[in-house]
Amino acid sequence: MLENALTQKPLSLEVLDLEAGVNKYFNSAAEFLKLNDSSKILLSTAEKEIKVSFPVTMDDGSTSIFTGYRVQHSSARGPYKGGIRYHPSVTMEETKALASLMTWKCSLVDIPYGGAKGGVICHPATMSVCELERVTRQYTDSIMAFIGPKKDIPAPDVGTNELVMSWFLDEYNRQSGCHHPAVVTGKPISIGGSLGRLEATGYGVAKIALAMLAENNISPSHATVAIQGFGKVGSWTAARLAQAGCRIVAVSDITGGYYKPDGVSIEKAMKYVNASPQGTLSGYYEKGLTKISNDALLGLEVTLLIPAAMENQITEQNARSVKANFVIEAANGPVTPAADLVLEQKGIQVVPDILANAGGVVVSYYEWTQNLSGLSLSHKEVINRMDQKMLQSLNTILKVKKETGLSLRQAAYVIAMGKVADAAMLRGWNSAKKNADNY
Ligand SMILES: NC(=O)c1ccc[n+]([C@@H]2O[C@H](COP(=O)([O-])OP(=O)(O)OC[C@H]3O[C@@H](n4cnc5c(N)ncnc54)[C@H](O)[C@@H]3O)[C@@H](O)[C@H]2O)c1
Repeated sequence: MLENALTQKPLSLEVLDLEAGVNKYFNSAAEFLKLNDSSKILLSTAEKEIKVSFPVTMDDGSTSIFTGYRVQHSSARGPYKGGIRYHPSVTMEETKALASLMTWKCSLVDIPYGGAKGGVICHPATMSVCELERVTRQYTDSIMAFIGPKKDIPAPDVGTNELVMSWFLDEYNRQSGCHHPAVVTGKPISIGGSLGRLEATGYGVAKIALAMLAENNISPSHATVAIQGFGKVGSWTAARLAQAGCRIVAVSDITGGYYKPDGVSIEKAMKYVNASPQGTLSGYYEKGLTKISNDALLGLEVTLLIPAAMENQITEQNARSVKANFVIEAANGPVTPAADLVLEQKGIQVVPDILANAGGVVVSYYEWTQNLSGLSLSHKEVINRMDQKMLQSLNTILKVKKETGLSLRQAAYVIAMGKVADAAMLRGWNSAKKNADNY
């Protein structure tokens, strides 16, 4: 099952600049915080940009050269933390943008990490499991000097999973000659993973979505939901929302959308995906279900629209047809800045990625602390603690939004960047303090 999830076909992505989007949000929060130019440069520049190339022997005996990246954006608040992506569209620019999102995310939810991101340009769908293992081991060797349990701690992202983390851990331990379970998170439970990590990101997305419903006096039983992406994040988001009584009218993956007005059975759909050779919904059927396009899913009249696939999915063009009350960004950067404006003008509230999908890194933090302390938490403790952190962070954002009139995203960036600016100043990296003292 782990192997199947690695071999899904990748997206053909619209070419849109995630880095430009993240910079735009950064600049607007920097202006609000009245950061001076040197602080802006300090906070927006990655501390390290690592590019590696390494040879891998393929199953047919040939040798392929792969390119990988690790960007370490900020260590002002703690060791670098961020996932590893295996996808043909991985670039240095995308990795930089995703690394800075990790810095703001960890700061927003108040966990003592900085931000990083890594990736390898590869096409998991066309590779065997043995080839993926060799790529992972070679990539680990190539960035070995830059990572470590108190230095930089990777985790899974698109195209990687628990199995990839196991190989990463094993290779790191072999090369270092010591057992260091805290060097990666998102590991299988049997080798030091945390209970609850698998479902954490999706559960966190669902917790925030349910809190937004409560904030707006909408009962879950009156809420309809459409979810784009049915991988690690989308499927667990769907499972928790369905359990809370919401009606999931549509889900989708790379094979298209699956629409059922009286509610898709998430339990059946998850079982189907787990058993399918490609790890997709292709061929999934239940009575009353029809196939729709991914674009049609984004335009459904629903209470909650949850993009949980990849970046740049809601663009200026298709944002005009979004009819949801709320968009909850489960993926990183799924709404372009131009689309964000369109949604705002339409009165649609967008919960930003740096809050909505932070449950994963919060539970990664619990996994790391368990590895370092040797103590373990129960599933219930992990999920309760994560829920509490997510709600505290949402409440802080709502408070700042109310006080300032900023959007949820702007408020989230202001809070997150303010804390990183303070840490950098206290460490003597920059004498220029931000001027908006309350944030
Ligand atoms: N895994 C985590 O813990 C985590 C944490 C925070 C953020 N994220 C972000 O969440 C997003 C999803 O990550 P994941 O870990 O679930 O990845 P995944 O590889 O497990 O799943 C991705 C899903 O999206 C689907 N998909 C791809 N292209 C699509 C398209 N055009 N239309 C509809 N569906 C499409 C795939 O078929 C798959 O179902 C990414 O943006 C990732 O960076 C993940």
